[in-house]
Amino acid sequence: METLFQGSLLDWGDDIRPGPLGATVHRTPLAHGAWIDIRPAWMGGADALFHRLADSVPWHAERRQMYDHMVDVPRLLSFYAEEDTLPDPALDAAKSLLNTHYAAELGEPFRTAGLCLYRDGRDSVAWHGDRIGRGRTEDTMVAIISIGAPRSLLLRPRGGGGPTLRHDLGHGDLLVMGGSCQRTWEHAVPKTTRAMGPRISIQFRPRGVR
Ligand SMILES: O=C(O)CCC(=O)C(=O)O
Ligand SMILES: [Fe+2]
Repeated sequence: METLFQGSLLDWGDDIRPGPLGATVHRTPLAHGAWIDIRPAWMGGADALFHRLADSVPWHAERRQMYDHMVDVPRLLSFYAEEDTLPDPALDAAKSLLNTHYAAELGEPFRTAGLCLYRDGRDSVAWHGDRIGRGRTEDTMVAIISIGAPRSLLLRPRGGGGPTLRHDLGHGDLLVMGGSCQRTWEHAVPKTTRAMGPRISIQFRPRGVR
């Protein structure tokens, strides 16, 4: 697939791997028992990883039922179930570091990887919580690596009653939504009219969570 991502000038290494976590992870508690962790520029070699994934992942478009008609999902998708081989060893390394860092708190490993390709500013994800599986009734975590063009991830309390929070996710950043975030908050990546290159989002989730 043709992608026109202009890589950063500072990230010319081909050494594609995540950095350490530990004290580099910054936690922000949200209301209702939710929190988010941010680790800026976690994925080293993010330019090279972007190009590898853009070229090698079997991206596909989906259509979903919306009330009584079918609509195009406004992004390309590829899902790696727990038994699937991930499309790049850097993702195995990322999953393994996340599993070490969050093991005690999460109580089970991250197992699946959902990949999304936002081709430009018209691609988006609407307000939702990842509420299939454990996230509907219990605390869980969803860990997201963002590479490519920076996009905003918005968060708001479910059912209203609070300000919308905005996190600008940059090239290589890690964001983890935890605690009650999937059931007490919603998240979205809104469309933007700004000229915007492509972005890839990699989401690691525990078994059954979607
Ligand atoms: O693009 C992102 O980072 C968020 C994607 C998302 O929320 C989802 O796939 O459930
Ligand atoms: Fe989500």
